[in-house]
This record gives sequence, C-alpha cells and structure tokens, in this order.
Amino acid sequence: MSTWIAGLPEQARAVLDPVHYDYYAGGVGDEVVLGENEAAFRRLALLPRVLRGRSERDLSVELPGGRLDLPVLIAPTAFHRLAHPDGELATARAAAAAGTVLVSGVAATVAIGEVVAAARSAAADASVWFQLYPQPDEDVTACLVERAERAGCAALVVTADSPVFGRHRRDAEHGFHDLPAGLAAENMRDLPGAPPGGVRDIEMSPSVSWAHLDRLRELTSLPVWLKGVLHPADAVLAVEHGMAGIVVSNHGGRQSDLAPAAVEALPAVVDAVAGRVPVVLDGGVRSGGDVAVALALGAAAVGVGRPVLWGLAAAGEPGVARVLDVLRDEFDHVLALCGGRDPADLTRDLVVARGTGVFARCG
Ligand SMILES: Cc1cc2nc3c(=O)[nH]c(=O)nc-3n(C[C@H](O)[C@H](O)[C@H](O)COP(=O)(O)O)c2cc1C
Ligand SMILES: CC(C)CC(=O)C(=O)O
Repeated sequence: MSTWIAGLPEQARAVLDPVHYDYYAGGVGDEVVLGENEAAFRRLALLPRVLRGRSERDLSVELPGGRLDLPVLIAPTAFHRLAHPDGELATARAAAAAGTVLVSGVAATVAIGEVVAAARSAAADASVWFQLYPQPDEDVTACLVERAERAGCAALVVTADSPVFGRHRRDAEHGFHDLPAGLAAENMRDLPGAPPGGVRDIEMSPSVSWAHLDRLRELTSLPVWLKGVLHPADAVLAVEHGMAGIVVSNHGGRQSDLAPAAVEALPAVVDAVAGRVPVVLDGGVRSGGDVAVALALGAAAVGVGRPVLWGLAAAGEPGVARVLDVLRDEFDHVLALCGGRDPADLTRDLVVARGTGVFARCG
C-alpha cells in the first residue's frame, strides 16, 4: 500500500467528528470481514512475466455504463457531506477529472441531478452511475429510477446484500442514527408516501426478490448492475435476470460478518459468469497492487469505498483526486512489473497464494 493511502485514515480521523469517523470506518459485528477484506489481499502474490511489456500501457476498460481511463471506480458510499461540505459534488468532480465513474448512492447528501452536473463540469463526457436499494414500495423505486434517468446517469447499480441493516456496534455505542441538522438523503425527498419536501427513509426489506428486480429492469433502458453478490449461484441468476454486470462485494464488511473476504469470493463468481457479463470487485482495495490482483482473478475493474471518504475528509476534491492518482500510478507500475501492456495481460495463472509455493494456485 502506498504510505500516503495507508496514512489517510489517521488524517481523516484528525478532522472528522469521531462519531462520523466511526460510521465510515466501522463494520458489522466483530468486524472480522472488515479486516479480512484487506488481509486476504496480503495473502496473494503475483508472478511476474518477463520480456513482454511495453513503455506505454493502456489502463482503460470498457464497461456497460461507460469507459474508464483506469480500472478503478468509486463505490457508492452514503453521506459524503459528513466528510466535507462539498460532499458528493467534490467526489463527482474528482472522479470525472480522473476519467472514471462515481457510483452515487441513493443515500447521497446531494441530489443526483446536481451530482451529474458537477461531474460534467469537470469532464463533459463524464459518466455517473446511480446506486439504489430496491424499495418495498415499488412506486418509490420507480421514482428513483426516473430521477436517475432524468439526471443523465449512465447505469444503475442495485444493491442486493442488505435485506436488513447490518448491526454496526460503533454506531450503536455512539447512538448514531440520524444525520446532523441541515443534511439529508436528498434523493429521498418528495417521493410518493412522503409529505411535500419530506425525506422518506431508505427501507431494507428481506422480501425484496428477483421479481422486484425484473420489474425494475422493465422501468429502464439503462444497464443494471447487481451489487453484493458472493455466491456463484446468485451470479448465474443475475445473468439470467438480465443484469449487465455484477459487483462482488460484502459491502465493505458492513453486512454479514460471516461473509468471506470479497477477493476470496471473486474467482468462483467469475467462473460461474463465464464472461457473459463483467464482474467488478470491491472491498479492501487499498493499492494498485490490489487492483492488479483483482483483475488477474478476473475482475474487469474494482471499486474503492473508504479510501475515497478519507481523501474527501482530509482534503476535499484534491484529496479524492490524489487517491485516484496514486491508485492509477501504482497499478500502472505493477502492470509494468508483470510485463503487462493492458489489463487483459493480467491473467489468473499469475496469482499464487503466499507461503504455499508457486504450485498452490488460487481460485
Ligand atoms: C460509510 C459507508 C457507506 C456505504 N454506503 C453504501 C450505500 O449506500 N450503498 C451501497 O451499495 N454500498 C455502500 N457501502 C459499501 C460500498 O459500496 C463498498 O461496497 C465498500 O465500501 C467497499 O469496501 P472498502 O470500503 O473496503 O473499499 C458503504 C460503505 C461505507 C464504508
Ligand atoms: C444509508 C445506509 C443504508 C448506507 C449503507 O449502505 C451503509 O452505511 O453501509
């Protein structure tokens, strides 16, 4: 990990309200998965290939919903205005300037229309994606989809790993349940079932099903990604239900504390999908080396969550820009060291488990 990214949580902690720091940093239960997401990357190594590189590498990838100049997108995280007054506006500008995508959450503290406008102010061709939880009241879901389309989003990301809220001990200890006065989940304003100007709660429901997803898909022509898939059988179902892509994720260790590390779940999902749709990985990505390992295991790109929040808290838009720049630079360097010319040169035969000899291949 770059020393700068490694030091970011402490920089952020120094400026954040401790309650908000813990909201961002924390995980579910004993925070086993939170730690494992990063630790699992440390258990993997990449075998370099020699004498096949080139001096200029092409880091770009093409995904349903846009082309990324580097295979790193910004995973959806809630409430960026807890980190910095510019909130999602700063994150969107930094992502667009770096040539990548911000997946802006339904729980953003800036409405999606303004987020897209901010991204386009930094790069006219910027793509912003919109993440949502399918709401048990399908009129609310339909309204959110329409808002994302009207705003000009290029893809939807439906999060499926949250049938109930994860139990976050740090938040419970602080009694953190509400945003401070003046901040709100702006996309949830003025929705069916709320009084004019009122903000509806984001609801989780264990009864949200594949049928909800089918109906959601009928509402839109945008590509729909499914986020929070860990079981290969669910990946197959996602393809059968017309998903344009899959995000392998355990929600950054914030939902089930019994889940495997995200990178350990990745190869089986990639195999099950068998190239029919792209697979993105998020959880524990902290360096360009982690990006390279995930791509070698079959991810088309990775998402980063907390490092972006730390960069935003520490330095606003330039902080997010620097996180992306460091990841790009490190990834490019590792790719060169592996004799890679572009991401497609990172293949699974390069990945080995540390401490078990080169014949113990992963995946
Ligand atoms: C503070 C915080 C808020 C999050 N909010 C959302 C959200 O609203 N929707 C969602 O799908 N995922 C959410 N996530 C999960 C991220 O999209 C992503 O899966 C996770 O952060 C990746 O792990 P990383 O933080 O180790 O990079 C959140 C994560 C954090 C840390
Ligand atoms: C508003 C919340 C549901 C956001 C979230 O997904 C999280 O905090 O992990």
